[in-house]
Amino acid sequence: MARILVGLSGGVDSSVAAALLVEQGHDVVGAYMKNWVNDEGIPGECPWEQDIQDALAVAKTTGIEFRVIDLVDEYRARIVNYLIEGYRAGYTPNPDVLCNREMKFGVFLDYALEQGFDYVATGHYARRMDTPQGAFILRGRDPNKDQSYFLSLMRPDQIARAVFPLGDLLKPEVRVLAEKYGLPTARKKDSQGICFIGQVKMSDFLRHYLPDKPGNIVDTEGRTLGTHNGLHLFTMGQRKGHGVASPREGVAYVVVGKDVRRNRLILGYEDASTRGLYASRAVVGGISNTLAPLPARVMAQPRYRAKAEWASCEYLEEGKVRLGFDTPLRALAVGQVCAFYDGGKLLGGGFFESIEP
Ligand SMILES: Nc1ncnc2c1ncn2[C@@H]1O[C@H](COP(=O)(O)OP(=O)(O)OP(=O)(O)O)[C@@H](O)[C@H]1O
Repeated sequence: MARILVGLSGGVDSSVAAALLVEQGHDVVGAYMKNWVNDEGIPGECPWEQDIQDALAVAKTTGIEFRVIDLVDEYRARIVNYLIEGYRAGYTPNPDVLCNREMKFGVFLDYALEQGFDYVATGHYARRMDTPQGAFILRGRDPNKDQSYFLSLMRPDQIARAVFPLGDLLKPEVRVLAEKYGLPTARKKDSQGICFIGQVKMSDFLRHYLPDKPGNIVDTEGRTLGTHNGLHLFTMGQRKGHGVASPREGVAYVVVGKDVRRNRLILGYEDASTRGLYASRAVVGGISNTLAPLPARVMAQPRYRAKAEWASCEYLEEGKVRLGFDTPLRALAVGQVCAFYDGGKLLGGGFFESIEP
């Protein structure tokens, strides 16, 4: 039996995680992290009050103590600022990945350890495996739900304190368990997108913090096609929303680059030969969490909903590698997290620092 603090988000996954730990006989306390409150009047709703009510109801049903932990200031400092500054600088931040290292297994874990807990549990679909070399993370058994990508920046000391009760389950099985335990969240819809933004649209959130910064839209030859309201409102590979019709029938215009210096959004054809759209090489830095150096051949996953692809991997310095992809990858973005795998085993992750054709 261990003392476990389970992160109760008010969603079905963490509810079932808590119920399973109770059934396994652990000493369990549930806690909701209050990360962000929409007190600045950004359009849209933030469902945190409802989420706390739901988390409390789950704690009651499972018979565990429930706490609300106010981490609004830490979240603002560690996640919201990173998000805003990232977009301001013209790269693509990953708040959901950082949230796990900095919040759930950062300040929340620190709180748990101070309070005498042995572990922090979450409803992530991932597995922890202990070996004589240390603990590491495996992909969750459900290939549709596997969330190990989001855990790829975690350090070994954090992984050693993490419990993922849902790792061996499929999502439909989790729903069945939620009904079986009579959890009030059994039929609650899955949450979408960024952990804290909730119902607030990312574009409204960014517009609130970053003023519009109009600039030109150009093609890969530098010819002006139109204007945009800010590079931060676009993502690499984006097809819609830039307002420029493709002159070639059946071949879309997509975002293939951001020229931050000149504040220009670059569009090109959705075509393998378009400069900037596909990358064969990339530098990934800020890798601090692997138990061992990455191997010379590694599988690299550049986004949550992407396949891991084979790449050669050469160290440039401690924590920084150059990748050479066997097959060029579409729409990579500086700032995005690249997770490294050996089959189902997560080896770590880092940030794309530069991307080359
Ligand atoms: N505000 C929060 N307070 C406490 N724990 C949280 C909070 N947000 C997320 N977590 C924990 O992190 C896990 C993964 O978070 P994510 O936002 O990806 O949720 P999810 O996959 O929608 O799961 P859930 O159905 O539990 O909300 C959750 O299962 C939960 O254990």
